[in-house]
Amino acid sequence: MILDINGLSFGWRKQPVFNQANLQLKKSGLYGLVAPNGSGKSTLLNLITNLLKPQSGTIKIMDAPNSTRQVFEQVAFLQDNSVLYPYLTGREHLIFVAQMHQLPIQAIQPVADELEMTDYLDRKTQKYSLGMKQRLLLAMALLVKRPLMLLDEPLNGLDPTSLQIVREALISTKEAGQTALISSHNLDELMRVTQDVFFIVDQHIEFYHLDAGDTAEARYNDLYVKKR
Ligand SMILES: Nc1ncnc2c1ncn2[C@@H]1O[C@H](COP(=O)(O)OP(=O)(O)OP(=O)(O)O)[C@@H](O)[C@H]1O
Repeated sequence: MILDINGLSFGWRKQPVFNQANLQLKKSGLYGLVAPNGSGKSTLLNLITNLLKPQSGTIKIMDAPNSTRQVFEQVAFLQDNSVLYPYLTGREHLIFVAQMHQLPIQAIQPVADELEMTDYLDRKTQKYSLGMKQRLLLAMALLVKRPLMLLDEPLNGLDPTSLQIVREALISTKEAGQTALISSHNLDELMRVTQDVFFIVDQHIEFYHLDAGDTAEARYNDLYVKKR
């Protein structure tokens, strides 16, 4: 099993976020993670990566508890752009990641080319637009070629051209046998890369395989909008 979450409960001091939630990811590929603002998408990714500890329940990555350090050799995590250093260039970020993971420096250029970042790779990230930062973050996650990628809103702030570039990059990770859990509010775009979507509903996680005629938007309206 790639990812196995069982009986997960977690809450902040005054606010429950998950109550006995389960998520099973058996087959490699691309999966969406969808829920309204504040429902727990980022919290879930932080729980999976052991940055937050559950109040109860277990989380296993590749059949090992996520408290074992070695499991993170299997995982790449794209967090929000607050993790970028404003005074370093994109290339310096990628060199830093490559060195940390003992990858050859030559591994950087193909990823930069794939995400069409070459024009701005040598500029400091403080000069980057949101879309440029998003592409750099994705490049940092793709560079390490981990079997499991946890991507927190990688589609946020992308123009149509960048969306297409990112879409193609995500699809090629799937073809390479990698797995990505992709949180997003961009339901149309998400549906272009996957029909398999986890929704956070009432502190639980529900899985839907969206067949023809069942769009993420229709499912979203069903799950959240009608209830308001
Ligand atoms: N550090 C924190 N302390 C207290 N409560 C928090 C903290 N971080 C998040 N929360 C609360 O936990 C809930 C889930 O937040 P989370 O950021 O996981 O949601 P999200 O689904 O990622 O939201 P968004 O779509 O807006 O990014 C929210 O109600 C939020 O207020």
